[in-house]
Amino acid sequence: MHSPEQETMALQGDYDCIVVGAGVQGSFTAYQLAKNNQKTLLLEQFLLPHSRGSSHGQTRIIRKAYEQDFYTVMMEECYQLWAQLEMETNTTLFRRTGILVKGPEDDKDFQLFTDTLRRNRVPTETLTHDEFSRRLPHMVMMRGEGARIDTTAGVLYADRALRAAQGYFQSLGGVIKDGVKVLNIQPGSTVTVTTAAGEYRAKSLIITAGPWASTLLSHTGLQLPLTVVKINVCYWREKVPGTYGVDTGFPCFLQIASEGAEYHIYGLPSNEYPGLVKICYHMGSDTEPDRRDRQKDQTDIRILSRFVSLYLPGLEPEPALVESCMYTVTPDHHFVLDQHPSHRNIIIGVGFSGHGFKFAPVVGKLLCELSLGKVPSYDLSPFRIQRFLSQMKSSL
Ligand SMILES: Cc1cc2nc3c(=O)[nH]c(=O)nc-3n(C[C@H](O)[C@H](O)[C@H](O)COP(=O)(O)OP(=O)(O)OC[C@H]3O[C@@H](n4cnc5c(N)ncnc54)[C@H](O)[C@@H]3O)c2cc1C
Ligand SMILES: O=C(O)[C@@H]1CCCCN1
Repeated sequence: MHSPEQETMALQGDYDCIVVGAGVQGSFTAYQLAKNNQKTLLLEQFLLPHSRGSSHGQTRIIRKAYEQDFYTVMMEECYQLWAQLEMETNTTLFRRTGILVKGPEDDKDFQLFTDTLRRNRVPTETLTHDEFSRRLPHMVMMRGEGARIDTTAGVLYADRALRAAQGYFQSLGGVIKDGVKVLNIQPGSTVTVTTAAGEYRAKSLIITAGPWASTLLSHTGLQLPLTVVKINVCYWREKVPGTYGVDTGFPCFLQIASEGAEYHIYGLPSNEYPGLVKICYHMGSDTEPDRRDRQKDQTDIRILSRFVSLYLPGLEPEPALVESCMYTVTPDHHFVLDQHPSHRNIIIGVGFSGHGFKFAPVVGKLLCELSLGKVPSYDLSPFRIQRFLSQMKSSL
């Protein structure tokens, strides 16, 4: 066994790229780098797998239904890359269920969703009130509401996906060191990161540190407007088991603008815990990543209880189980995918604002392209750091 000093000596300058943070974004970035023959080190502060960040849990939604075209456009390739990883690792990562997008027909957000679906020719079904009652007899469609199903959507098996991406990365020669927290970053033409286990050096560094991003970026002199919020992940018991089950064809859903709710409410069919349906509020209360358990605010749970009793009469209106997770939110809820403004070999992938999981394969590809100095495959203007700087200037 090497002492930390010997390990430092052995590893200095040894990597093409170091990725900090083995959540879904860092894991897919490392996987893409290894595919591009980059000698890559993936550092994670906790022992893997862990449930302290944003990527844990069994399920996430994947969908093309979005308010902005630029997300819907990226999804085409995301689906392909998810399928590719399924083949490479012989693992099922996706189950198609469709997603019901429902809300007041005249609501601005609801219209943005339906317009994006139409413009991008996403396969959809529109349900009238009668069709809705026949198809989804255990859910309520209010007068004045519209209902579209994005039939491409479904569930991603999240924990499994992280294992698959990390495992494939290692099979390509990538190195993962877990239980190794990055304590400092020294920018330069070779970037040095300091950990309790020694220093590691590489030609480029990619920061995918989720809720801890602000702490890490402070070592590079950069401050981004990121807010960390705790999400109560609520599971609701079916009065009759299977009523909202994945096997009975109940879709994921996104409820836009329900009464008393400022943000969307979303749900997934019962699947990972039989008899329990996951329904969450798309916002929570501010927290600090290492102290989220102190955040006990339950405003979101009250909003959800009311929603469940009004719209899903087949569920008990108190959560049967509450887990927790965090969002790292930007002011406009769009991601940050960019080079560091002062250190071009430091690449930043943060601020996924509670909707980044489905994009991880393309995010990984883009962060890899940025670190290799390649032209990114998509227009990154919605994701540039510059958008915050101009906001700050205009408010002066
Ligand atoms: C309740 C909930 C539901 C969601 N639902 C959906 C959904 O349905 N569909 C969807 O697409 N997205 C969804 N999301 C969003 C998605 O899960 C996140 O966008 C995504 O997981 C963010 O991944 P990440 O890799 O950026 O962050 P994380 O998973 O938090 O990874 C960051 C990693 O960096 C590590 N790290 C931090 N600092 C250091 C350090 N100094 N040294 C070493 N390691 C460090 C952390 O320990 C962590 O493992 C949801 C999120 C939540 C919380
Ligand atoms: O990204 C998603 O699909 C989920 C549901 C909608 C709100 C954000 N999180």
